Amino acid sequence: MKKIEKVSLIGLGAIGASYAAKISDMDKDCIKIIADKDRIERYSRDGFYINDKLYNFNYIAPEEKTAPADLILVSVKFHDLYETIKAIKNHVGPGTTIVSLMNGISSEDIIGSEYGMDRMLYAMCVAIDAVREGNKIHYENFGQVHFGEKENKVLSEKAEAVKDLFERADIPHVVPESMIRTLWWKFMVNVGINQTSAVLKAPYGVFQRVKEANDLMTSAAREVVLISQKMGINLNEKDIEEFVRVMNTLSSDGKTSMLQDVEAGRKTEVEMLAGTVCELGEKYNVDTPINRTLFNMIRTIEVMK
Ligand SMILES: NC(=O)C1=CN([C@@H]2O[C@H](COP(=O)(O)OP(=O)(O)OC[C@H]3O[C@@H](n4cnc5c(N)ncnc54)[C@H](OP(=O)(O)O)[C@@H]3O)[C@@H](O)[C@H]2O)C=CC1
Ligand SMILES: CC(C)(CO)C(=O)C(=O)O
Repeated sequence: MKKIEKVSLIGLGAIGASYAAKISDMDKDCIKIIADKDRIERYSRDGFYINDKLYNFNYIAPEEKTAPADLILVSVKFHDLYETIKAIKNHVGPGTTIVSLMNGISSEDIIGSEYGMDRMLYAMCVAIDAVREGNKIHYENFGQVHFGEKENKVLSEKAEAVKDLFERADIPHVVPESMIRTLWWKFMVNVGINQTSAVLKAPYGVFQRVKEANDLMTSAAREVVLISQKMGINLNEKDIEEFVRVMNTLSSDGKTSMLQDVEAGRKTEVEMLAGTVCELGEKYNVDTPINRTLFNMIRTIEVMK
């Protein structure tokens, strides 16, 4: 196994900064952040405060030539993914593995179609309640990253190297048997909580206390369960129960990434969530009225800002 010594990360937001801080705490020079000139200027001037600790990361512009990274972590929002794919080009070499920490079921295939699926591992982060306000990121629960190949009965060399890095950096992690099922489970979670929290402007505590909010959240998620059954991924009621259990562990003041986007007047990931559910619903003949309504409401909120 080749040890991961050079990590490049793009997307220094709630998730990216939380993961970058862990790797930097292990070894500041192990990680470089890819960002354009304007971002580098802002980041270098203001620094990052992650759980109140100041971080000044090593920054590198996309056009700068550099030795290829052993691992690239991608943690941008979905609508920034295509631009990001171009920006990581100078960091990709023959031995580079790429891991997307993004939500959704398609970022791996999108990145892999440019750089080759053989260098991709699948991943998702769960149970982290990171909130970002400008250059300040705060979380109570770091949660874990689930990662691996599509199937992980045997640990591949790539997965083993990433596991070793996560161990050294004290990043809690799980390698599940099927990453495709795991990605779908997380997709179901985000379809359920991100969108309803954005419409209701509700932190996690509301879903923990108010039955009607919880019902709305799970009914949006059930449309994903139905589609998954038509596609042979077969999520079920137990997956909904696990979703509710995880939500109950999060800080009651914590907010989903989509609610944070709405509050900051930013574009949301609604196309990647409800948009995908409605498209797949049409393809597999599953009615998706709740996601259609959420899509229309969230698009309206975006336009009203
Ligand atoms: N927040 C959460 O709790 C969780 C989020 N996720 C998922 O993780 C992904 C990231 O979410 P989150 O961290 O909340 O998002 P944020 O909006 O907090 O962070 C995204 C970051 O990407 C940066 N960025 C965008 N475009 C570029 C670019 N071209 N070059 C360099 N940097 C760029 C932005 O920079 P700038 O701010 O300078 O514009 C921003 O800091 C999403 O898919 C989300 O769904 C998954 C689990 C939990
Ligand atoms: C599951 C949840 C809601 C928090 O980890 C998330 O993925 C997000 O905020 O995007």
